[in-house]
Amino acid sequence: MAFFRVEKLSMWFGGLAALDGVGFEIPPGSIFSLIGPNGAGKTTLFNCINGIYKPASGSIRLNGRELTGKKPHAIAQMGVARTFQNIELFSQMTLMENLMLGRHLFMKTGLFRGGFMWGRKSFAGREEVLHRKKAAELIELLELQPYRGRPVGGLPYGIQKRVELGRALAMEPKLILLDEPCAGMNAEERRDMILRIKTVKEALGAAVFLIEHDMAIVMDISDQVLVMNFGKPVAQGTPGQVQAHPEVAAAYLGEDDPDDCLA
Ligand SMILES: Nc1ncnc2c1ncn2[C@@H]1O[C@H](COP(=O)(O)OP(=O)(O)OP(=O)(O)O)[C@@H](O)[C@H]1O
Repeated sequence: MAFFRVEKLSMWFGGLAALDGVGFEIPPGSIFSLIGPNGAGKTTLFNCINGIYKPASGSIRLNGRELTGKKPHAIAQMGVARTFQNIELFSQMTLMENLMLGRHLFMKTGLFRGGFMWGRKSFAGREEVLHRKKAAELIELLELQPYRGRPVGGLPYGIQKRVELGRALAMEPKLILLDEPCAGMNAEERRDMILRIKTVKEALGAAVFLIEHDMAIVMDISDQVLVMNFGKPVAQGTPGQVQAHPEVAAAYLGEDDPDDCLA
């Protein structure tokens, strides 16, 4: 059974096929990148995977379990987390509180309330202590200790993106969807984010599915790359294979020489 398999996925907006028979597999614990020009269908594919859109046809399976037709919350509980292009954090809340929001999928009692209302020795209190411990482990893994008690709204952009990654990881995903995690970052922040993405794979064993426009990043960190154009897969393979694919440069950047475009 494949870890993650998409088969014959199609999605229409009026007469436009945003996804047209898309199929691929992501191996467990790998970094899999999706590239393609504007309008290729990348975001639509992510939206179908995490249940924001319901595809017209096709299937999306994680460890054999069908995701299509399920609500985003149910899909998150099944092990698929996501970060967005724009930062979607609660800016007035601290780093720890934002990570605890990621843990709420696992909580039997209400968020925060249990521990405050019934004391740390109650079931709810013990549960909160456990979740705080898990969140603290992530803070350490992502080297966010200096920012732990600070409202995230005042933190530098690169750190906020790291917090967002942490909140998605707090859901203990098997697969994490990262939508342009390096967008708007300076060179140092990009290097840092690449390091963190590698950590997700190596330390946590989660598979990473990445949309990224920066080819240097894609070629550096990906185990496999899928190229899409006009809602269809154009090529798939290792970074080297994709770079050498005759159709890729023309389809992706409208140029003839792949070496010029994807180096
Ligand atoms: N909600 C929508 N309603 C109508 N058309 C849409 C909608 N969302 C996307 N589309 C269209 O579907 C196609 C695929 O769009 P999508 O946003 O998935 O592409 P993309 O590869 O993510 O592009 P970008 O790199 O610009 O984010 C485009 O032609 C787009 O205009």
